[in-house]
Amino acid sequence: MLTCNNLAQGYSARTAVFADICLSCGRGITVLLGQNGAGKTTLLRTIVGQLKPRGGNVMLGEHDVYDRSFARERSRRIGYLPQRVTFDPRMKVREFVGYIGWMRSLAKAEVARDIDRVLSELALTDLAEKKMGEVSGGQVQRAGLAAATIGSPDVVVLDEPTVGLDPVQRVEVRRLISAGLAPTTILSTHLIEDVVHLSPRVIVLAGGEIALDGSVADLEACADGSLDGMSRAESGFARLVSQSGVVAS
Ligand SMILES: Nc1ncnc2c1ncn2[C@@H]1O[C@H](COP(=O)(O)OP(=O)(O)OP(=O)(O)O)[C@@H](O)[C@H]1O
Repeated sequence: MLTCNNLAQGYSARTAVFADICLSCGRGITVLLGQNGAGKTTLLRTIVGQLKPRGGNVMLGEHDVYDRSFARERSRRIGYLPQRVTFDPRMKVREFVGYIGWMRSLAKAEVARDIDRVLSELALTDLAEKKMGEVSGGQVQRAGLAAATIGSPDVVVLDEPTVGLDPVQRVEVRRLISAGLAPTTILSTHLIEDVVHLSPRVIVLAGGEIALDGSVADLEACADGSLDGMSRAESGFARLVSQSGVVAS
């Protein structure tokens, strides 16, 4: 179980991105929605241990994610796909996945044991010897997912994993996420398709607060009609849906 307790975060002393987020994520897929600038990336980076919270804490089970003595275990147990995967284009796909695994504190022997499994699960076996600079955007994204899941972490955190992909690649990445990359998956998106097809728990971040924590049906109930129709009446609930920042893709 990953839990955020009274989490506060901001980039400058005067402004807060959020001030009191309480959230628990257990097994399954949680999708984080919110307009541009709502704080999704900030929250995800705080969860994975990249941005020390200004207040409150993030717990993975019994452990504070920012406890220095937990740092190694944290990076093994939480996999992260950032919004933009950065890589050395000369690196081969297999080297990239192994390198990130090593960065995530996996021993070389563990990387060696698990790398063929993740490459196969992410349909990268045939591309393993290709250079990162020579594969498509969707394949880079799959390599990023492989790097986030090598070593079988308890939690994977994916920042807009379907962005920039063509429709076929989006379906494929969604299929991989649905199949269960890790016991707990937390991801952000702007795409209705992702929300509808992954059928996750939905959290809407707006105004620095959790404006909705519920199911896709709850989100739909906030709209005047179905999400596919995207009809939005001028009601408080409809405003909530617009705050979610979801768009048809
Ligand atoms: N490195 C940074 N330094 C200063 N301010 C930042 C930084 N990163 C984000 N912000 C600000 O924090 C707020 C939240 O940004 P964040 O990127 O978390 O939002 P988001 O919901 O992920 O947006 P998007 O949907 O566009 O990716 C925004 O006002 C943004 O300008």
